[in-house]
Amino acid sequence: MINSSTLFSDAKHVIPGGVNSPVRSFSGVGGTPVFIDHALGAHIFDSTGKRYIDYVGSWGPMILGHAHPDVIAAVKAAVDKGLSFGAPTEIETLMAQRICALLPSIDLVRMVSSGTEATMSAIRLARGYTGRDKIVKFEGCYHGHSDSLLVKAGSGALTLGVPSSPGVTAAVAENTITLPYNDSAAVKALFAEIGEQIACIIVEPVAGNMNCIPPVAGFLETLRQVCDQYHSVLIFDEVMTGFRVALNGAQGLYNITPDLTTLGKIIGGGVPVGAFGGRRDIMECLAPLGPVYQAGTLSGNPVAMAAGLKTLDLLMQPDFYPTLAAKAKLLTEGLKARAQQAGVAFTTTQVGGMFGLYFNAQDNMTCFAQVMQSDQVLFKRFFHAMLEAGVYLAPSAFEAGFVSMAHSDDDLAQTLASAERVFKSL
Ligand SMILES: Cc1ncc(COP(=O)(O)O)c(C=O)c1O
Ligand SMILES: N[C@H](C=O)CCC(=O)O
Repeated sequence: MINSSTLFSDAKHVIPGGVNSPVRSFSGVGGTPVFIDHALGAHIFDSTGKRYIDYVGSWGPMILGHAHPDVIAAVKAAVDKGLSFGAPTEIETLMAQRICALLPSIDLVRMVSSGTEATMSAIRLARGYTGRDKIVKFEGCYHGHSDSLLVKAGSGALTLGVPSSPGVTAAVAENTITLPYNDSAAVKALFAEIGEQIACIIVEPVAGNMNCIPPVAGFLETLRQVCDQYHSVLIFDEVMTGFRVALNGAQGLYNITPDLTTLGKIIGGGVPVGAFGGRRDIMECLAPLGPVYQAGTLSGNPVAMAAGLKTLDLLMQPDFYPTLAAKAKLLTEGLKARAQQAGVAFTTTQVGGMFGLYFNAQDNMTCFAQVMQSDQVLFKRFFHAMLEAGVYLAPSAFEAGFVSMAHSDDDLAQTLASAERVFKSL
């Protein structure tokens, strides 16, 4: 049995920072990342066999819980037929049909291999379609790590204190305009000034990469209205929220129709995947129909399609989303009540199966500036004490948490009992 410290030290000799994605490194909380050996249902197990109740869920995809037997069986059946063909397969059409049926804003959809590819391609498409260069994103939103989107970004970029990364040229960054999230007045003012130059707005319709910030009433409506008025493309980045906050995504939950949608995470069931899709006239600008180029050796990979399609089958069961949301609500309200009893300034947010935790006296979290005022030192102490107690939360104050359908009443009760002790000890 090799412990995480030894595994981390070995990893650091051959992998930058010992990890293949920065937020895993525990830089945001200090200490040694937990190395995972295997997972089942709501639980992950480290290399020494210690069990944790998992609220990261591989950063969102594991909505059914880990190693769901039906998903594993679908993957095994796909693997038996071969891993990749670089030629069309029927299951890609089945996946596209399913996505189009569940998200009516999508007429045509293209599969890719990550959320980063999905957003990067959607931006290129919006620029090609409109013939304009400028794009608008929001402070603290993260859309993957392509150059034009790594400006005032959230997630690991924020955790490491480099929201605008070196290596992104000034020329690229210049065309990315960043506004405060949930600030409709700022959006209207910008469009009144230069709306005709703006190719698109890209937004996380629930921001999940600066912790978890729901949209305030009217914000998404304003985005739709200015895009209509100035013929800009409205892109909902639903890589995280798609099939997470509701069966028809944040667009269904808030009843706003975007022009393009990006997806990832859940539609791969834990296997690398991404997708972007939307209005037919825009999507028809893509190669081979149109001039905007986009491609991928492993795009539409049959193993990813099998895992994703089976996951989508299972989350279409009646009462799936109300049950998932009830679990997340029980958790967040329970945490809040226990913090209050212990006299700790703490609040939570929750939309469907995703949630946010803040050591902050304000009760209504709506923007990046508020998130930054939260007590990060207290968060780190809470994180480590919960980890010690066998509860695995996101190792950063700037990431949303996720519950899965596999989280049982017992898991939630154990989590709250641990939190009660930890809040009292802070
Ligand atoms: C909203 C959002 N968009 C895009 C991405 C990028 O996806 P990926 O990590 O699969 O490249 C992520 C997560 O990383 C995300 O949360
Ligand atoms: N917040 C990111 C995705 O949603 C976390 C995943 C990563 O960057 O490793």
